[in-house]
Amino acid sequence: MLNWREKEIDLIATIKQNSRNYRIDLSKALDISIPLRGKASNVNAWYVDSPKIEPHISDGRKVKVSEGASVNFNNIEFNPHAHGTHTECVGHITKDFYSINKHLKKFFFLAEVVTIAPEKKENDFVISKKLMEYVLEGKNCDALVIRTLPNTKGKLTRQYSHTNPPYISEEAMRFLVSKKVEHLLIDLPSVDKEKDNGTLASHKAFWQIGGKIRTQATITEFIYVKNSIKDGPYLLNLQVAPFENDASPSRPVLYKILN
Ligand SMILES: N[C@@H](CC(=O)c1ccccc1NC=O)C(=O)O
Repeated sequence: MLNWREKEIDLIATIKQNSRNYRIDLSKALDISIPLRGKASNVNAWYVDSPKIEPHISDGRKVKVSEGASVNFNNIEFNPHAHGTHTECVGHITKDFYSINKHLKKFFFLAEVVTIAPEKKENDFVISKKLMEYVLEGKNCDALVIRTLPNTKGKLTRQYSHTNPPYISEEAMRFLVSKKVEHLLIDLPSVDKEKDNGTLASHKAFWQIGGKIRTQATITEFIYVKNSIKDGPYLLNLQVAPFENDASPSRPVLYKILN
């Protein structure tokens, strides 16, 4: 229930791309990031400890208002690849350094939200080219947001290490590149198999390693798209915290396209 001061006010904008108009309501942001908490229940992968958010200790005392300090002043220790929603660039897998903060320079994209049930292939669950072709039939988008099934709140706290999560096949990735998808967002820890001896076939295919490297392309992992967000076209606002690193925590936000 909203009180009289909190009356919802629409904020309608029209976006024009290639002579097409898209209407969105900027007051209705759909956040698809996972909050990062300094707790053991925080989502986790890649065999690291949980993230820490703890008061800085100065002269043996916690810098915390409830402990007599004038401010709260926490140190934060986390790993962007392991602990939540993050966006990475090709620098994740290259000898050369590429910074996500330097290579993600536009922040709005036409996106498609799709839902996929990865298919069983031997002991793995895989997003195949066939599944990818099916969900992208007749669609064109700069950014693709993949929600995998089953989709439960467990994705906010899962401990993924040694669980062999689903991943995307190399052929499916090549298909995305042929469709000119530049920004891929997914609700899993990786687009590759957890234990692949460093092959990273899908990461390499997406950034076109060995060919003309797609330095502008990004992969966002560990999103969470709740079920109330329906499949379809959206405007995506994708931004990262300005770390000069291959990857950084990010907060993707969707706006439903109204027309
Ligand atoms: N699958 C790789 C490991 C890997 O992908 C990885 C390892 C640590 C942190 C992030 C990783 N991949 C993220 O997409 C391997 O088995 O060597």
